[in-house]
Amino acid sequence: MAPRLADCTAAPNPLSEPQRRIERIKMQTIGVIGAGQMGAGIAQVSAQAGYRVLLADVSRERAEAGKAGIAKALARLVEKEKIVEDARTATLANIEPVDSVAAMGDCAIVVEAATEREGVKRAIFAEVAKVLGPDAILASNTSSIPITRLAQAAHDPARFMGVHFFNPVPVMRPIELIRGLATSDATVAAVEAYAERLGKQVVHANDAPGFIVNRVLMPMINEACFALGEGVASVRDIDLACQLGLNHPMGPLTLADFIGLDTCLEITRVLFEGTGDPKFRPAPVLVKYVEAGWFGRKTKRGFYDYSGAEPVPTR
Ligand SMILES: NC(=O)c1ccc[n+]([C@@H]2O[C@H](COP(=O)([O-])OP(=O)(O)OC[C@H]3O[C@@H](n4cnc5c(N)ncnc54)[C@H](O)[C@@H]3O)[C@@H](O)[C@H]2O)c1
Repeated sequence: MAPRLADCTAAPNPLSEPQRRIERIKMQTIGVIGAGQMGAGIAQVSAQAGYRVLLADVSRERAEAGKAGIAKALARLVEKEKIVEDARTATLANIEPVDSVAAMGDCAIVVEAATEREGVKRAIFAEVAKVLGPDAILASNTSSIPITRLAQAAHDPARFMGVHFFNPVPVMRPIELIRGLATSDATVAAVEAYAERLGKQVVHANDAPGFIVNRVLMPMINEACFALGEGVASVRDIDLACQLGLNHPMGPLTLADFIGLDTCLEITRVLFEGTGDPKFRPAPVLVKYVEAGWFGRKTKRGFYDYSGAEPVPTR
């Protein structure tokens, strides 16, 4: 028998606080800060999962450019018959570029995916803290900055954690969840529910420099940079040898260009400073390329030149 209205209103809420938070997040809006390669990917998969997404960057124009990139990526998926046109339209309709984080007052979760610099992230957290609601969660996509330390700049350390997506976000399945010392169980449960709704495979990592994947990956990329700088081999030969010899989908220098050399350098510095272990010291070649503004694919030049139809090794 269907319950009467009076029964429904009088019944105590059977959901626990973490469950209530999960239920609210199922319905609500996600904020994404940073519309670069990661932020755009996070916005795309969130919108594809049915969330309304507010997308912010340093300006409305940058946020719009992020959405334009998502539109192109979705058009390619339609061409390849991976999604239908209606899904593309619905996904794009879910994404709203905004002028600034000040628009994120209604968000259940805000994912920060801005440049990998602690000062940048801290300034963003201070801004977004002014508008976040009492239940809102702030999650950082940082590749390496300690979560407990970042939490000190957040609106509430209990409602702050690391949510580390992989590049390209729509393709890569894992997601590392990192809790800080003060992160609450309810926050972890809610972010897990969000990640699972995106179809991601959750892994949990402790708050140690580089977490899991970058702790293992960055020393390999950094070593490839040392090998290049010491004249062991050319860009092409280092990549080809590692790709074929290690049975990886691409060589370490190609991967570094794809991730962004600026991001690789920041992560390596965090590993070096966080552990104090000289094995993580950044390779001079990596430092020089970043100083030159050669960040890889995103600047059309890194270990390869991307200005033509095919990438060309630069040394
Ligand atoms: N590239 C990767 O493979 C990868 C993988 C996992 C995690 N990450 C992490 O994701 C984050 C973003 O990396 P990315 O590769 O997308 O970098 P990116 O350079 O492509 O994008 C960064 C974006 O942040 C924006 N930004 C800078 N300052 C801002 C501010 N104050 N407010 C709002 N937006 C701001 C920039 O304009 C840019 O659009 C970093 O923390 C990085 O470590 C990167």
